[in-house]
Amino acid sequence: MTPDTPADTFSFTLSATDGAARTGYVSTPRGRIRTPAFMPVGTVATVKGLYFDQVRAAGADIVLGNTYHLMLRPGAERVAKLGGLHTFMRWDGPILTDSGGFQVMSLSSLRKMSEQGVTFRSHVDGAYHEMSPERSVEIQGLLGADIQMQLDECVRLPCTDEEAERAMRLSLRWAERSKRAFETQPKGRAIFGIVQGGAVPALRVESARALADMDFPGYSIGGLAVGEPQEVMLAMIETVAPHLPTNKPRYLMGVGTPDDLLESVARGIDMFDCVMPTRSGRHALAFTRFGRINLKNARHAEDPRPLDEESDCPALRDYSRAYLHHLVRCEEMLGAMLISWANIHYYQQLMAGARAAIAAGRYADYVAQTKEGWARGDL
Ligand SMILES: CCNc1nc2cc3[nH]c(NC)nc3cc2c(=O)[nH]1
Repeated sequence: MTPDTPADTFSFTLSATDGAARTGYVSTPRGRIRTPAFMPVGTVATVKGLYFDQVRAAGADIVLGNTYHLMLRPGAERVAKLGGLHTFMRWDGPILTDSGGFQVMSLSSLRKMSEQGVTFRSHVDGAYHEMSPERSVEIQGLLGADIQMQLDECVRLPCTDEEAERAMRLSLRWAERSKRAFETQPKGRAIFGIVQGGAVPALRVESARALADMDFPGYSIGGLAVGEPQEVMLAMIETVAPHLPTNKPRYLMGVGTPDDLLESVARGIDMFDCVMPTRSGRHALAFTRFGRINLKNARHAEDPRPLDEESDCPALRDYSRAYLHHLVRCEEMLGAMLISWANIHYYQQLMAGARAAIAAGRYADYVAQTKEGWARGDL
């Protein structure tokens, strides 16, 4: 807890801007989140392959939990009975939970979507579940999330304009219901509205303005990183950002590669989450200052150099590429653990560098130098 944050408030402070890029911090009862921020994904109450002290040491201020997974296993009521998600997984910083809608649509079977909500069968045991805006907020409250998400409907791209409009308007009605249901929660917690509208600028603007009128404490941009080219994603951010309040955080869901992060920060995004660093770690792909390194590749078999000898992360600095290659070839757990750790650290230091560069008014140079490092390669 930082001394000057009152115990029960949620707020956002902008410290500096550089063009459309912003740096600042979100204050929560469980501490500050420095922005731009990357949130490691802790799907089923674990950032896969890492201890939470490694997550914290890497520089993460907040982690994400997935409502869909946790409601199925171990169950929201059970987590509440065990003291809530912070106690359960021993992470005392802020936690953001999603509302489950996106994963219901991508993971469960036999789904039925209606105005009321979505009914679906668990991919774990086939049991039927009902997810409404009210139930989603109730679950996130039981988990004890500091930042919660409205229930929304995310359409895959490409989709018809009619489909994008239908889902966007449903999501607006669910935004109202989610926000109303959230009012019973303890002070200091926040709920974010989610901007939808597919790749249709007019729908995106209508969604952003309608949510801004509802006065949410923060805003997510949804419906992106769902198969569209990067330029479409960036164009939608440019379309939406001017219609969101500058004094509230903006969270781009499910993004992304290091390049996606830098380009999105340049367009006014403050928060990100993505499975990329940990999922890639399990597939032997390391993100470094020199670009991507695939440690499955035999050319690393006798390379005694670490991934990055100048890093302060042991996974990047202390282990040879030859050793990492060996672990990957033998399909040893430690290979996935070390590369995931390296990637989480790399994403955090990428954001730390962005925060410093924006504060110094040299963000464009930071992006150019970072990309040169990726291109120069040391692979
Ligand atoms: C909070 C749940 N709602 C919700 N989650 C999302 C998660 C995403 N993850 C990705 N790419 C990996 N795009 C997303 C869009 C949404 C979205 O539009 N909505």
